[in-house]
Amino acid sequence: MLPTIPTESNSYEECKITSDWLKAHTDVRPVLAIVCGSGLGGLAKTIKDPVILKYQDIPNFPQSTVHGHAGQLVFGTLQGKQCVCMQGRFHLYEGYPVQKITLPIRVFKLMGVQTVILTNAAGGLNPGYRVGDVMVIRDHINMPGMAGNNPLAGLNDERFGVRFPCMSDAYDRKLREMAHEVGEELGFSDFLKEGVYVVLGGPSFETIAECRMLHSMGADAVGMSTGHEVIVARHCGMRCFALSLISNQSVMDYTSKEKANHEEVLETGKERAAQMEQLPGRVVRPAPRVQWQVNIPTQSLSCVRNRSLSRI
Ligand SMILES: O=P(O)(O)O[C@H]1O[C@H](CO)[C@@H](O)[C@H]1O
Ligand code: HPA
Repeated sequence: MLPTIPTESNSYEECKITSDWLKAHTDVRPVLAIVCGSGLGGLAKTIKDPVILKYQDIPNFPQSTVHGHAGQLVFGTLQGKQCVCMQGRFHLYEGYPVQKITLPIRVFKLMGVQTVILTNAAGGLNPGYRVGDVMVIRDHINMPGMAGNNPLAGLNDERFGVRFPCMSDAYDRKLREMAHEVGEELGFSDFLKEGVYVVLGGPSFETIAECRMLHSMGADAVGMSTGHEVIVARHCGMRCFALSLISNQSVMDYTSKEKANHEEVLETGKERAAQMEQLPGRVVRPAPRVQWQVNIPTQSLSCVRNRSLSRI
């Protein structure tokens, strides 16, 4: 007999109930979802014509329990695209099963979302990183997943995706390239990096030995989120782009007096708020209209076409 595996926390039927409820409470039909990290919820202020729905009112939604996570969905438009923004995400250490943490991603899929942008606050493991740097995530190392706590564990529902989804292209290459282009235009090149994010379960911050191990394993920044959401989003075919704000430097040295703390994480978020709020919108903004001009002198023929190239 097959084991009974609890899948109800993010089953197709549960997600459909939530998605139908949301559709009945807003006319916005999002193609873009944004997940805001600790202290980074200010991004929601850049959304036009906001419709706010509190997590406590949404069927099947978990509640935010962490300071710096407001606990509401903001629907509206960003750079002309219909979007939904999670002002507050869920973490393993809050006590939710990993399937529940990632339920909103599947709900967004059922609402029509194609692209997910995620932000987080993270500790800098790469000695070249400074507090306030912004890291475009190239890839992740999912430590809870390696220990069996993967959001796709359990029976697979083919309506979402395949049993064994590929993760070698988890963080969309084009959107990463776009971030560097836009970063250069905005004058962010000095603090814009690209690297590998390692996900831990938390909530305790890492020991010095753990930080050393994580860095030697190839990670540039460490946090307690994002990877689970990206796995679920990729499983159901959404494009992902993610940014880590380096909110503190991980302690790698036994002579250091530094101590990681959540207050510093939130403080760095405030200091880099303006840039963190600008970048996602600019990455998804439709490219400026390009004027193609073709002159064929022999026939004195001029053909001019206007085209708008969409970045997502
Ligand atoms: O990843 P986000 O949600 O930004 O939060 C980060 O900040 C908290 C620690 O200060 C942890 O929850 C860590 O994951
Ligand atoms: N470690 C884990 N998660 C974090 C950190 C950190 O140093 N900073 C912000 N989130």
